[in-house]
Amino acid sequence: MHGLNLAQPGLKHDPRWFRKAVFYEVLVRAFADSNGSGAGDFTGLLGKLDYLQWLGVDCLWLPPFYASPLRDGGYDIADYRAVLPEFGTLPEFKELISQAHARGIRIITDFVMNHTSDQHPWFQASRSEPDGPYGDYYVWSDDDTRYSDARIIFVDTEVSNWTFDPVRRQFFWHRFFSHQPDLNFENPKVQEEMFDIVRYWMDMGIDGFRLDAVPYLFEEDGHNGENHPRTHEFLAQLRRMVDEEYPGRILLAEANQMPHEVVDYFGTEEAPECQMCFHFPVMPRLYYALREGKATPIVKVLEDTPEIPTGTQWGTFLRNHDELTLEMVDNEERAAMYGWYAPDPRMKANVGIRRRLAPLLDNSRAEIELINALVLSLPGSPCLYYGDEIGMGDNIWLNDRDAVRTPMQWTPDRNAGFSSADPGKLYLPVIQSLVYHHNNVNVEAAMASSSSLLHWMRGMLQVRRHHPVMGMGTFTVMPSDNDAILAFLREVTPDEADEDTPAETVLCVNNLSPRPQGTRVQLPSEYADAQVQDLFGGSGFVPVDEQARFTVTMGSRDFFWLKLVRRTGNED
Ligand SMILES: OC[C@H]1O[C@H](O[C@H]2O[C@H](CO)[C@@H](O)[C@H](O)[C@H]2O)[C@H](O)[C@@H](O)[C@@H]1O
Ligand SMILES: [Ca+2]
Repeated sequence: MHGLNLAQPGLKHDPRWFRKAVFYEVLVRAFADSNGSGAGDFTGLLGKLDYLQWLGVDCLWLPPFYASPLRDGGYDIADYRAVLPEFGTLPEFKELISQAHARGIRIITDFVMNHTSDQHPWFQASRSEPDGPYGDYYVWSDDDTRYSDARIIFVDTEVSNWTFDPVRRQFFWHRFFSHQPDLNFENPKVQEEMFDIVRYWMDMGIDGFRLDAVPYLFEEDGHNGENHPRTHEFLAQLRRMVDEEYPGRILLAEANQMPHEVVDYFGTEEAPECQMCFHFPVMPRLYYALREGKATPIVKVLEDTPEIPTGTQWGTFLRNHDELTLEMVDNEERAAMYGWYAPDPRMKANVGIRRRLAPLLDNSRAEIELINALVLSLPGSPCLYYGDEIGMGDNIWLNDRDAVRTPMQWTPDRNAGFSSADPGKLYLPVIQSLVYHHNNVNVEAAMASSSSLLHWMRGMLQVRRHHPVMGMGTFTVMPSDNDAILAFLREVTPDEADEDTPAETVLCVNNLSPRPQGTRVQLPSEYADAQVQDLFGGSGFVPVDEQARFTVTMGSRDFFWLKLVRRTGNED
C-alpha cells in the first residue's frame, strides 16, 4: 500500500495486552493473493501488515490455515502441523509472525480440538485398524443410540450426530459435519497430542489460540454433551501447561453458550482456563436493540452476565466468518431477528443469518457507526471482521457461510486488487452487487476519502487506544429517563490506575432510536458539577448539574464518549 511509511515499534511486554487490544479476524485465503493462484496466502497477508498497522489493530486472529480438504473452511484439519500449500510454507508463516510482531501486532490462530477431517491419517488408521494405535482416537459405537441428549448443531445439513463408517462397520460420533469425526478425549493419548500441538505452534511464536467449538470435547450418556465438567478439567490442565511453558500467551474460548455457562470457561482462581471468552449472547442483542430502538436488550443481557475473574476479558464482536448466530436468543427474539435481518430465506443458515455487517444494516452509515461505537465501548476486547471496516457486502448466492468469505476489496481493478489470477480461478468471486461492487467499495477509494467509513474506524481505534479505560475499566449502566438511551460509565479509579492505565471516567451515551432523543442521565453523586469533555474534540457540553444529572439531546443513532472531570474537592 503506497504512502504508509510506518514506524515499526515491535511488541511491548505487557501481560495484560489482550484486555486493551482490538482484534481483527482475517482469513488468509481471503485477504491477499501474492502469486496469482486465486487464493490468498501468507505472503499476501504479510504485504498488507502496513495497512493493518495503519488501521490500528493490535492482534490478528487467523482461522485455520492447516492442511485440510477445505470442506468446512479449514475447520476440517487433515494435519495439525502442516500448512495448506496454497497458503504458503511454514517459513513464510514464521516470517508473517515476526513481521507482524515488528509492527506491534500479535497473532492468534485457531485450534480445532473437538474434531478432525475424516481425511486425517488418525481417522484413516482408526477406521481401518480398530485394534491399532489409533483405534481409540475417535468415538465409535456399534449403534447410533448413545448420547441422545446432544442436539444437532448444523441443522441445515446433518440429521444425526452419528454416521456409519462402512470400513470399520461401526458408527462414529460428530457434533458438526459428518466428515468431521469427533476426537475421543477419554483417550489420554488424544489429550497428549493436543498438548503437543499447542507446544508446536507456540514454539513457532504465536501469541495464543482461539479454541474452536470448545464446549463439545467430552460426551456422556444422559448429558447434553456441552460444557461437560471433564471438558473444564481438561482446559484447566491445558492452561496450566501454557502458563508454565508459555507465560503471557492466551487461550480464547469459542463457547456459543448462555452467559452463566460461558463464564465457566474462564475457570476459577485455583483452576484458571481461558483468559478470554467470546461473549456470544451480547452480539445479537446489539442488532435487536437497534431495530427495537431501545436499550433494554443490551442492559438485560449484561445484567445476566456474571462477574468474570480478575485479569480476564470478554471477546466481543459484531460479525465473524460464520453466520450471525441466533442460538443465544429465545424463539420470539429469533423470529423478530429473522424478520428484520433475513427477509430473503437465502440469508438464513443453520440457526442464524449469513450476511455481513453493512448489508445487515442496509448500508446505513449512522447504524454502522453506532453499532461499532457500542462494541468498541462495552466491556470486552472487540474483534473486527476483515472487510467490515470498508463496509464490504456479501453474496447470498454462494453456498453456506461462503456468503461472507469473499475476497478483500483493495482497489477498483481486476479481482478488486486481491489477485492477479484469471477471475474464473478465484477461490470465490469478488462482490459485484449493485451497492457493494468493488468499483465503489475498496480500500484505495476509502483511503482517498477522509470521510470514509475506513477513516472513521481508524479514528475510533485511535481514540480507544488512547483511553485504556475502554478495555480495562469497570462498566456500570447509568439510569436514563429515556428507554432509547443506553448510558454507562467506564471507569479506572485512582486506586486501580498505573502508568499504562491512568485513572479516568468515560460516560458513553448511545441513542438507539432512529429519531432524535433528549435524556437526563443520573450519575453517581461524586460527579455533581463535573466537567464534560468529548473524547473526539467536540465542545460546549453542559456540565453535570449539582444533583449529578447530565442532560443532553442526541441526534438519530447518535453516540457520545465523554470524559468526566470532577470538580476539585469532589473527589470522594
Ligand atoms: O468446526 C466446526 C465449526 O466450528 C465453529 O463453529 C461454531 O460455529 C457454528 C456456526 O457456524 C456455531 O453454531 C457453533 O456453536 C460454533 O462452535 C467454527 O467457527 C465454524 O466455522 C466451524 O464450521
Ligand atoms: Ca466431542
